[in-house]
Amino acid sequence: MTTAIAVNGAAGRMGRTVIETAAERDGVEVVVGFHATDAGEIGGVPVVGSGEAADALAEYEVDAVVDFSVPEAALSVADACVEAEVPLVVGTTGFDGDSFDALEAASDEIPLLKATNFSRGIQVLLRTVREAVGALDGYDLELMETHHNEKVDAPSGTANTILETIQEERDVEPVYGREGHAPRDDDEIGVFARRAGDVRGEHELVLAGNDEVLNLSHRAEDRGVFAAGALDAAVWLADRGDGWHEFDEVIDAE
Ligand SMILES: NC(=O)C1=CN([C@@H]2O[C@H](COP(=O)(O)OP(=O)(O)OC[C@H]3O[C@@H](n4cnc5c(N)ncnc54)[C@H](OP(=O)(O)O)[C@@H]3O)[C@@H](O)[C@H]2O)C=CC1
Ligand SMILES: O=C(O)C1=N[C@H](C(=O)O)C[C@H](O)C1
Repeated sequence: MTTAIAVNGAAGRMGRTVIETAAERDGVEVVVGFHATDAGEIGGVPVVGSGEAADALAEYEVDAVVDFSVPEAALSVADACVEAEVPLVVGTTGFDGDSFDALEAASDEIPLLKATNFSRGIQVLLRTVREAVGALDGYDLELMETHHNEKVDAPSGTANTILETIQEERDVEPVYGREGHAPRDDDEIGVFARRAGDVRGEHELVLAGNDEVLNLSHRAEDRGVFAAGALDAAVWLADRGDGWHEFDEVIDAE
């Protein structure tokens, strides 16, 4: 059986990568893309304006939407998915509290899966972070991420997810881009975002005691790794019930 996919943000870096990745694998077909304006065709896929999304979801008999865009556009396609009753996979990062709440509300009416990082390595990293922070009580924690020079949100969504994972284990206060003249507090975690070149995505957590240092790091080398994970999530989500889902569930189901 083939899962029919629509891509929101089709003309972007990730949107194009999803279209390329899907074309190379069995079981999925990108049947339509959405962009802020009508973008003609990308990789043989028709790309229509996002205002036409709800109609296009019905016309192309879409089984699931994959979104890599901007928060405003993700919310707009979520409305279209609710209208057309189509599951939605969200990879977009940079949501503020209100826009996140609006996205969460959509999951009352459709199956919705959101992940700040669709690489499998990062999912393992998150589990390892939880274990390491729990085991190394009192170690200083510092979090770094590096991304390409076009990225607009900082810190990255993944860095925020790592931070939230740490905060479930320990009461730490983030200090973003530390500066000034004072030693660090025991309960602070430095968080640093670097933007340079076309770095696909690097994340590192340092856990330092006085006599040892543990570095937990991950580097994505190709955007295809995110696209593959998002497509796996879309295939899985197409058969799920309404509600909020996590990428972990997709991996655990394998
Ligand atoms: N979860 C994960 O694994 C990953 C998440 N991401 C996240 O995905 C998002 C996109 O990243 P990336 O592809 O690099 O960014 P890009 O800027 O390359 O792509 C975003 C695209 O969305 C388009 N867009 C803007 N408004 C709309 C709209 N109303 N409807 C449809 N499309 C619209 C933009 O168009 P225009 O340029 O014309 O404004 C652009 O083409 C970011 O939030 C990023 O952090 C990225 C990689 C992995
Ligand atoms: O914008 C990107 O490129 C990426 N964004 C995601 C994030 O903000 O964490 C995931 C990945 O690191 C690439």
